[in-house]
Amino acid sequence: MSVESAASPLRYKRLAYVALNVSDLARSTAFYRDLVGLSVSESCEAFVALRCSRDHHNLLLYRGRQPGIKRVGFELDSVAELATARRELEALGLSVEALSKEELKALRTVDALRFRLPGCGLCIELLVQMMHMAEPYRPTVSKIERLGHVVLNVRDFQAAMDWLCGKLGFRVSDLVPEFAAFLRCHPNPLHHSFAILAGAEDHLNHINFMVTDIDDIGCAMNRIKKAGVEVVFGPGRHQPSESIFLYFQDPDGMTVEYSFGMEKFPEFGAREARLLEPVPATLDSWGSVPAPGFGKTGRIETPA
Ligand SMILES: CC(C)C(=O)/C=C/C(C(=O)O)=C(/O)C(=O)O
Ligand SMILES: [Fe+2]
Repeated sequence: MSVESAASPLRYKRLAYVALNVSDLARSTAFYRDLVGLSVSESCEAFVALRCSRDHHNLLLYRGRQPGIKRVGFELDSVAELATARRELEALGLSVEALSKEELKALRTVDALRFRLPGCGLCIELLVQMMHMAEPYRPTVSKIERLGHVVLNVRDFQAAMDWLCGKLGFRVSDLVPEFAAFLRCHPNPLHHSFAILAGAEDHLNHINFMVTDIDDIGCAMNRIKKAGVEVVFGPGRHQPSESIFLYFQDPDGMTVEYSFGMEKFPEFGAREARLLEPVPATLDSWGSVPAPGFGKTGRIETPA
């Protein structure tokens, strides 16, 4: 089982946003605003934009018949990097979609392109410069530091690894052989901004928000339970990134994680990826057990 990543001209700044399809826009907006702690930047005909930073959006909610993930957006450093990325993706044989002027304007983004990850079909947007909002994000119920990561279950784990790490410039930070790969969007230092888990079907596993304080995890547990929302895993400590975590379900049953702490990697001279033992203690060294609903709900939107 290889943990090598190929050198790639694709260089990522960070995970910028995730777009979800939700069955009831008002209900999910209230959930992500009042219980998770994001603030609403804009509500328009097409979507509700929420943020946990100076960005116009870190989460977009779209009305959709089937709840799930619509796309994920990674920011690149510059228009020149985006042009390089476009050439590289086309050379890899991927179909690259340009966004219309209208959509770029609606998304408050200077430029972007989209392609689909072969296999599971996830729409990945590469974008340059999202509008920086005048007012800082003001934490409410939780001190959210950033949108942390997105995790998918994929049917063909090895094919997804070959694309992400062999062609698209992601680096393996840790690997649980044939089960989980924690991937950083190099040269971003975070242990993982994206991860894949082997599964019987392709689907969203969870989205993550990183918090600044361990108290945010403890307070969230009580707040979430009081609101009648199911905690589906944790609190606990993940061995891969060393984070303390809590997972719960959104109104459509999609899994959301708060986590505190994460290992960071330098661009050069980073440690090698570890092969982690596939046992429950790797996932939680405190010994909690995922509930049946953990990471089960969330269709990956693909073209009709
Ligand atoms: C429950 C999953 C498989 C797990 O082990 C998660 C580990 C981490 C981590 O080390 O931070 C995650 O955040 C995760 O992918 O949920
Ligand atoms: Fe996670």
